[in-house]
Amino acid sequence: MTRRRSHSYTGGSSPAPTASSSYSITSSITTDRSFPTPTDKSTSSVASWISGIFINCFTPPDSVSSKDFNDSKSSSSEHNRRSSTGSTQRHNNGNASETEHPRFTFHEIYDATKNFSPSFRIGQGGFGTVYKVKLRDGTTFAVKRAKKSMHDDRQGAEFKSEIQTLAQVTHLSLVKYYGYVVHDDEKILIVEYVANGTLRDHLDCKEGKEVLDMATRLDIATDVAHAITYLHMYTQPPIIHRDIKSSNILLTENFRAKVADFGFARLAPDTESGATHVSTQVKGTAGYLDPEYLTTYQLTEKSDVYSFGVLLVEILTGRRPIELSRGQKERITIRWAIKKFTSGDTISVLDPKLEQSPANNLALEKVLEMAFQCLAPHRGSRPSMKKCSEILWGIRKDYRELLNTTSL
Ligand SMILES: Nc1ncnc2c1ncn2[C@@H]1O[C@H](COP(=O)(O)OP(=O)(O)OP(=O)(O)O)[C@@H](O)[C@H]1O
Repeated sequence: MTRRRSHSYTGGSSPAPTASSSYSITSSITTDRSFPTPTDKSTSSVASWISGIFINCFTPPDSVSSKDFNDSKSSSSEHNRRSSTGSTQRHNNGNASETEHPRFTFHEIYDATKNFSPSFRIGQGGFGTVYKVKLRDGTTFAVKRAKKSMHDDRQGAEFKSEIQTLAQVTHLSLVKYYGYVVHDDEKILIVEYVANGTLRDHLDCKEGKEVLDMATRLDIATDVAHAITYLHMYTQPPIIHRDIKSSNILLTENFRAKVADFGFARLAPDTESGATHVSTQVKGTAGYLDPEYLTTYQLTEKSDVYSFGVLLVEILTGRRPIELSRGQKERITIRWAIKKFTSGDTISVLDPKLEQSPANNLALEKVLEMAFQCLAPHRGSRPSMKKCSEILWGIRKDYRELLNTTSL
């Protein structure tokens, strides 16, 4: 059965400027003025260049699993901050000042999870294990405990990146940061608990989850677009998430989306000083990676736009970006979807869990059209996230109007 709900959506929260951060980019920033100026393609011109995308589309090697990419960032500064064995650093949200009254202590978290008992475990990722923690005052949080790895550098770098990013962002559609604790060799991050699982779980109808109807999928896509727009345009300096994917989108009980996992986030290039990209080693997840970033190591906000395009295709089709169990022609979902779209058979890519109705078909066509713009092989041809948000907003409006008309 498809889950339906009343449409009480009031739009994304107004992006608010945040305090500027003092940390700097460690990788080189270079200028590339020869690159074409980004232009937002009109929807009418999409068909003419879509076949080009198809040809140039990134095909990740089948053997590549998620997050097997190294980053040059060292965790030394994280280690340096740790004073001595047995010491604890506790930080609250926002300014993360050590002098503020600490809200979290290691022992409090240790007690609340009964020594990190599996019964409190809610997830496992590349960074470590996630626990649901209810403190004595009744408040509930998600606690991310970093793996104690032989190669601690990656965890240290991810931990530091996540803290630095989370501490400076506030948006309804981003997971809220509450603080962190470093205790001996433990690194713990405390963030908002988001109760309803990941978008991927819902697309899979995991553990009896109901099918997300098209209206909810459009709301989720719009929430995510707002969150990324905020990161790109309303934080100072701007932030590139670098790991937009369905398992990093958490859903609330009201099916509002929150973007999580800032372990790979980086500061965007300082365009005011003429920089057009940050040069950095590639990080991200196979299937969502911008092919231009993959080949040039040049990172810009448009890499998030590309991943968002992959996410949109995933939301519409229900398929994962790479489906190894399928035949060769259907293995890379965006390739398959683009081919169907260009051959005039768009309807066949709609998630079979959704009914084919005039409103669903319209939404499919329009969102797919935009997704393919996001998936342009060259970043200069991709729309900005702000443009994506605006287009999605319009599609949702048309969808609802059509739904109301056809259900009369
Ligand atoms: N704030 C949260 N609230 C509720 N559940 C969460 C929260 N954060 C993470 N989870 C759960 O824990 C799982 C692992 O999350 P985590 O962010 O650690 O993944 P990750 O390390 O980024 O994984 P990957 O390396 O595959 O990207 C998620 O899939 C989700 O089910």
